[in-house]
Amino acid sequence: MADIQVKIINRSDNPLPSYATADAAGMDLRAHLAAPLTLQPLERTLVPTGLFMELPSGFEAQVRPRSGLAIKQGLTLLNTPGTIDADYRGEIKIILINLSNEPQTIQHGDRIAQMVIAPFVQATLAEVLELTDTERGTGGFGHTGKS
Ligand SMILES: O=c1ccn([C@H]2C[C@H](O)[C@@H](COP(=O)(O)OP(=O)(O)OP(=O)(O)O)O2)c(=O)[nH]1
Ligand SMILES: [Mg+2]
Repeated sequence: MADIQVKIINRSDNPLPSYATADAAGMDLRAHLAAPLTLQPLERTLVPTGLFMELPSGFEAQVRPRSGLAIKQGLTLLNTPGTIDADYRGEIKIILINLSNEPQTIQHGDRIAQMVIAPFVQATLAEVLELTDTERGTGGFGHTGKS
């Protein structure tokens, strides 16, 4: 795909997001903070990243938690995967929540989430009175059992 156009606030202090390893699926996003931010247990907040993007039509960005933060600090994204629309021109922000039972602090520049770029289709819907039969039918929510 073509390069994605991005704008970054305070570029000298805020590196371009990047993939941490050769085949990483997501590029890490950093907190863009004037001061450290402490989240109390179960507190949620909107964390700025300083990043603005212009995704090509037909692509979305998904913002997802980082597993290290989740297991070590109980920090995750409340709306994971967050959806960044191709027509969004605002700042990408991360809805962080502290699911641990202690206060958790993040600093400016901490990598707080990762962003996966993915293609999608916009479907059209055709309304009908009956759907076709299948072996599963209306069974769901564990109806095939555990093992
Ligand atoms: O974690 C997120 C989720 C969304 N957004 C931005 C980009 C996205 O394109 C826009 C709207 O997101 P979404 O559609 O999930 O929110 P909504 O509650 O449906 O708001 P809207 O009515 O603006 O679509 O907000 C973020 O910056 N971070
Ligand atoms: Mg929406």
